[in-house]
Order: sequence, then structure tokens, then C-alpha cells
Amino acid sequence: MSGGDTMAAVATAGGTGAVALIRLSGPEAAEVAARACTCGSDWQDRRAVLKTVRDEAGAVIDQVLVTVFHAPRSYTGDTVAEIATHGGRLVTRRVLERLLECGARSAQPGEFTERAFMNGKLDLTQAEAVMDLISAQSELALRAAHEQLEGRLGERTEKLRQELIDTVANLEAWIDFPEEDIDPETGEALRKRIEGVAAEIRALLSTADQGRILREGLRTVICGRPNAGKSSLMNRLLGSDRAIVSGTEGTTRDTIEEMLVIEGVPVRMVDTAGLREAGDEIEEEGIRRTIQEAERADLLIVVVDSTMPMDGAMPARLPEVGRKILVLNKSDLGEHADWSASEGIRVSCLDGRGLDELRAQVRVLADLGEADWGEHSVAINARHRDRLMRADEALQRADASLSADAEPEITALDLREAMEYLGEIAGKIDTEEILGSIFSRFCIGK
Ligand SMILES: Nc1nc2c(c(=O)[nH]1)N(C=O)[C@@H](CNc1ccc(C(=O)N[C@@H](CCC(=O)O)C(=O)O)cc1)CN2
Repeated sequence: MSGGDTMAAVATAGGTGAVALIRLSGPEAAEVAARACTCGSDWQDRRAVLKTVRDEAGAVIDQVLVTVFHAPRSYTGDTVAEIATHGGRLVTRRVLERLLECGARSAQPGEFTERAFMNGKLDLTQAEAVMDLISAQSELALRAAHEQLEGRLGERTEKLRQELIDTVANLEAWIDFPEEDIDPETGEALRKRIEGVAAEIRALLSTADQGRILREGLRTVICGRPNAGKSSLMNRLLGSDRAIVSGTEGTTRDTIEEMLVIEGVPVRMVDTAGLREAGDEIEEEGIRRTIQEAERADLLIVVVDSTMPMDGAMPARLPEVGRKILVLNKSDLGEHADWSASEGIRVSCLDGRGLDELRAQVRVLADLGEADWGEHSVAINARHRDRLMRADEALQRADASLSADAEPEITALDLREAMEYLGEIAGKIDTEEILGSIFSRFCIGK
């Protein structure tokens, strides 16, 4: 039985639930659903109807609700049939199998969203935002994903690309028809335009750090001497702030890594082995690695036992990290006079004092510019960053060739290259090879 190129997949998470959603998308989605429900395929648009899915012999598989979205008004832009089944694993699997028997094929991971992109329902940045949205671990990450899903980033890069298209068109017209009376946008005017685009590109690039933190978490390392209370602090923060999904890929040796959310900021927190004086060579190596690991962090939290004199409490060596917080722990026990002038945050993991101040400080140092979050905010990902950097380089070359009074053809080539890189961000030009790498990271049914 043919289903054209109609695909099917379970769209809800695996496991037992009240209901599960199976999606069909493609030219024969309505027919495949009708065959499985042994009914006519003249579904009313977007109206849920109660049906029974039966096997070949007519035995009941499940009672379901079917909603058909006729092309092009659907998520994918092709005809979509959504089948809401009872949520059991077995029932869901049997309904899906029946749909495959009735002519659908299994969808690949991300294929529904890929179809939406192919059909022009979403640009590439919006498709990526769908993925960001699903994997968001914090409020701020969710907000950023929504902004991107609205198309803000795509709009901005497309505007820049348009600006370059205009510029190149003008330049090339002048190259091709020098005798015509075309305003030769060369020299200062041209350079101004190029620099305007480059400035915008740099503004977008400056959001890369925020984007990484929102998507991957603020890399935070807790360090301090043995018994300063590093693990207690980590546990204390984890107790209330543990992320929905915890335990990312376990990192090295003596470190424990956890995901948590502090004041809306996703944080990837690493508890290091005690930083102390090396006793022997092996230990020395361990400490060297700990320091190395810590130096890749965005934020360093130094925990000290504040009942001790400063000399004995501070770690002998501290990694070089730009953002740092000093935590004066055990403040319930009374503080050694050495610390009286210290600006460290007084914390007690025992009674919880100071923890709110610590959380607030983490949010400030994460520098997600949350005051600006809302309309028109973007936070680019690594792929966008790569394309923007290449575009920026091409524009710099264009600028340099202008200054050097090179052939205008050379400048036009560089501008075209920048245009291509910008176009790859929203996927408005041929992007075959990058599609695979984006959509394969989706889950099946998305
Ligand atoms: N049942 C169900 N819930 C869902 C989805 C879905 O596909 N199915 N979504 C999927 O991830 C999200 C919602 N996103 C959607 C986006 C567009 C269209 C859609 O039908 N668009 C048409 C019609 C627009 C309109 O009526 O205004 C279109 O763009 O032409 C549907 C869902 C979350 N909830």
C-alpha cells in the first residue's frame, strides 16, 4: 500500500502516560489515517474526531482522536494527521506499526521540523530554536529560544544580507557598465555601508557568550581547601536548584559535575578535588589537572573556612578565571579576625545564611543582560558564530581592498562571500550539507 512520501512517528516522550501523540505528515497522511481507522478520508480540517484503529483482521488496537491539518496549513506545511492514542508503550507502538502497514514510513529524527523548513514554514534559526526550546533548562534559556523561534535572528541576518546584495548589485552594475550613468558607489560611501554591516555583525557576535551560557550552562568551578565546605555548598545549591535533567557527561578524575539553575541562569557546576599543597608527584599531577580544568571555567567560586586564619584557609594556588566569588563559609561559627575587611560573601551551609546573596551574585556575574531580554534579544549559537565570523573576515578583506584601491571585482567577490555566509545562517541559500548536522540532533517525532 503506498503512502506517497508520508512519514509517521510518535511525537510524545516514551513511557507510560495518559495519552500519546502520533504524527503523520505527507501527501497521503489523510488516507493513511483513514485506512488505519477503516473510515473515509474526507476529514474535516482541524477537527478532532473519535475513531478506532483496527488491525488487518479488524481487531481493535485502540480508540483514538484524529485531527487532520490539510496542507499547507500545518506545522510541516504538508498534510498532517495527529493521532492521540492512549499513552501506554505497547498501545502506542501497535498504532504506529499499523500506520506503517497502511503505507507510512518511519520518520527520521527532526524530519517534521526539517519538512517545515523545506516548505518555508521556518527558517534555519527557527528550526534550531525548536531544539533549543525543547532542551531549555532555565527560564532565561526558554525566553531566548522563544525570541529565536519568533524569527528575530533570521530577520536581522537577512536584513544584513539584503544590504550586501544591494551593495554588490550597485558595485557590479558599475563594473559592467562603467560608461552608463550609474552612481559609482565606491570609496567612502561604499566603505560606510560595509562598515555598517560589519558593526551589526559584531553586535550579534557579542551575544555568543550569552548564547553559550544559555544553551550549555555557566561553567562554574568550586574550589577550596579540603574541609572548606565545597561539597556542602554544592549540595546546598543542588538541594533547591537542581536542574530538571541532572548529571551531564561525567568529567574528569576527581570532579563531580551537576546542572542546576540559579536565578534563571543554567549553571554547570564542577566540584574539584581539594586544591592543596602537593605531597607527592602523583598528587602534584592531579592538582595541575584540576587547575587546568578550572581555568576553562566562566566562574570560579572559592570556598574558605572562615573560622581559620587567612593563611591556612586560602588555597595555595588559584586558577586564573575572570569571574570570581569568594565564599566565607561556616559563618555560623564566628569569623576569624583576618576576614573582617574581606568582601567575600558570608555563607553558612549549615543554616543557609548568605546563599541568596551568593545566588544573586552568580546571576550578576553571568551577565546575561537580562534587563534587555524581551523584544529583539538574540543569543547566537556556535554555528551562527562561525558564519558571522567568516562574514566579518570577508568584509574586512573587502574593506582592505577598497583602501588599497584594488580592482572593484575583488571587492565584489569578498562581498559575495560575506553574503553567502550570512545566508547560511537562516538557510536562505543552498545549505544542503549543514541541514543534516542540524536536524539529526533532534529527537524522532520532532
Ligand atoms: N498537537 C500539537 N501540539 C503542538 C504542536 C503540534 O505540532 N501539534 N507543535 C509543534 O511543534 C507546537 C505548536 N506549533 C505549531 C506551529 C504551527 C502549526 C500550524 O498548524 N501552522 C499552520 C497554521 C497557522 C494558523 O492557523 O495560524 C501554518 O503555519 O500554516 C501548528 C503547531 C506545540 N504544540
